Amino acid sequence: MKALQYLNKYFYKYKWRFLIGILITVISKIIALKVPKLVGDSLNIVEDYLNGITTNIEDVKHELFINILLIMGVALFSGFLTFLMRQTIIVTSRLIEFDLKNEIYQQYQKLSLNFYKKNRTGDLMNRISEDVTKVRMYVGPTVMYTTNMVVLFVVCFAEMIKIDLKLTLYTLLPFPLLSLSVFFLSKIIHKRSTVVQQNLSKLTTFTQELFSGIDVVKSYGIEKSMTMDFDEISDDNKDKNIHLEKVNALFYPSIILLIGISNIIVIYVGGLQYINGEIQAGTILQFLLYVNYLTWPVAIVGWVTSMIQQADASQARINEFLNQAPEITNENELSTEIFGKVTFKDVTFTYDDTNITALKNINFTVNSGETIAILGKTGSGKSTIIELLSRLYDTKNGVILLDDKPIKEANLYDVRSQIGFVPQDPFLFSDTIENNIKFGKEDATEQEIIKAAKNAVVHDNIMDFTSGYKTILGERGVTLSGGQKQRVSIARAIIKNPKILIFDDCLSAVDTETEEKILSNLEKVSKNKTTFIISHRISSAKNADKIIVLDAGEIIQQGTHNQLITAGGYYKDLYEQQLLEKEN
Ligand SMILES: Nc1ncnc2c1ncn2[C@@H]1O[C@H](COP(=O)(O)OP(=O)(O)OP(=O)(O)O)[C@@H](O)[C@H]1O
Repeated sequence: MKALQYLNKYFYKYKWRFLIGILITVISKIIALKVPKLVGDSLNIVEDYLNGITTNIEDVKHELFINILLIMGVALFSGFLTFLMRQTIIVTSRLIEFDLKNEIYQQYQKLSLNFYKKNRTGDLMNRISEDVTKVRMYVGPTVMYTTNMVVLFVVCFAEMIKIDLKLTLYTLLPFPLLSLSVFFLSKIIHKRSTVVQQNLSKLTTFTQELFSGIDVVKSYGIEKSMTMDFDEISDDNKDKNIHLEKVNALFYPSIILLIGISNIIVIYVGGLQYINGEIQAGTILQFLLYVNYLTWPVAIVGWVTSMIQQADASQARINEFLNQAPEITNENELSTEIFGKVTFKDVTFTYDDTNITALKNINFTVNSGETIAILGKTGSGKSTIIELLSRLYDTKNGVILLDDKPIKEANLYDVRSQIGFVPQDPFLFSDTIENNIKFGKEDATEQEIIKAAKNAVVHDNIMDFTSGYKTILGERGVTLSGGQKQRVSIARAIIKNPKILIFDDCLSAVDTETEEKILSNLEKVSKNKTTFIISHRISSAKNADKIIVLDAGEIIQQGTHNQLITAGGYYKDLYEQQLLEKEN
């Protein structure tokens, strides 16, 4: 139950709605519980007539008629109140569900890239959907049914005690047994429902990854083995659910049995009292009705307990993420003007999940408006430099200066807003091409979009599509080629007009002719912008103001194209090799 305490702030936020809902529930149950009394009274009226205590049949008929009208009125009115009760409590639970989903979503946004690397998408999705649904069942139906149950118990027992204390005590005999079984079974339910939720996450993650990588699955023809893996997880999931249901199923028969025993006690003990002339037949009927009124709330004890246990398990899973402090935080609320000078000073960086030291003692400076090219073999640490500059990770060793001040002291959002990043493997949303480009600048005009696309040399390709810029991409639409994707992504970065442009090996999927065109356009676009070009190709790097060559996380060469050619070494070898490839 500890985890659910997190929701107290929401109960407090919506306290008035809850209080009104609970008040309506109380009134509706108090009114509904007038029915047994009216039924009992009606039987007593008939009994009194049969025993000759009352003689006027017209009076008896009149009283019975009034009682019938009252029973109908009470039923209708309490029905209306039940409707109002659902309108308040269930609607409030939907509001809390909305708030909680937003809170989780915002937390997801704040958490760093490392968090996403450590957690699987399916699991993240499950916590924001399945787990929140379980929690909603707690704040809505569970609150409603618990109030119902408590009111029914209090009112029924108060009425029963008022009628006959001895009979009430006899009726209560099976209840301690009932409480004990609820206590033990609910403990088991809690354990088993936690396992069920974890298993469901596994299943969602597997399915989500399978759908994302469906092209690989199909091209390798491994549908069968994937289906077998799915069956295995799904089977396990089914077994865990059956395991849980077995305990859930034990609740109802035991409750019905205990209530049945109460009924027998009422008939037996009440019958003896009737024979002794202590009570009337109508009173026994009234008592029986109360006991049966209690069947439903007692039966729901199981459901409520299981719901609370499941919600607690789900909220604990949600809290695990909500309580995680983001690794990357903004330490400066004031806005920072960014000019674009970047300095890496003795930067060493180790990824904590793999313990790989991707960068070792890196030192370089790029002045505002300059272009720097970073070359190196795969895995040499090129992308890591960019990730540190975008503050997707923070360094512990060495310092990165932005405009001569530690980058951590600058406003994080200003830094990111002034970086136009084209990643190695660009991601485009399932939206129109236009919106994918506008992602870099929401209020961009049509002219700006076209200009950016022309600079990225993708305009002609876009115009070849029947719907042009309105072409939908992704799952339901057109699939772009790798090179087209890279160029749409370049247009997205250009349109942002940031102070720092980063191209992370983003020309790898275009031919050298298009690469030439893009580079010459970029030269115009990136005037006055600090530009990082990461590449395996000399053709992309040669015009940069500065070139650094990385090997196994270390800078092995640094200088301009001409300086590096004169110096010889890795850069010159690569240049000659690529020149040869071009000639052939
Ligand atoms: N998120 C990460 N977590 C752990 N290790 C990582 C992560 N990203 C990269 N690495 C490791 O850090 C090293 C440097 O990787 P990086 O991506 O910076 O190289 P790169 O030069 O950009 O390579 P490529 O040219 O293939 O893109 C590699 O050994 C890689 O396995």
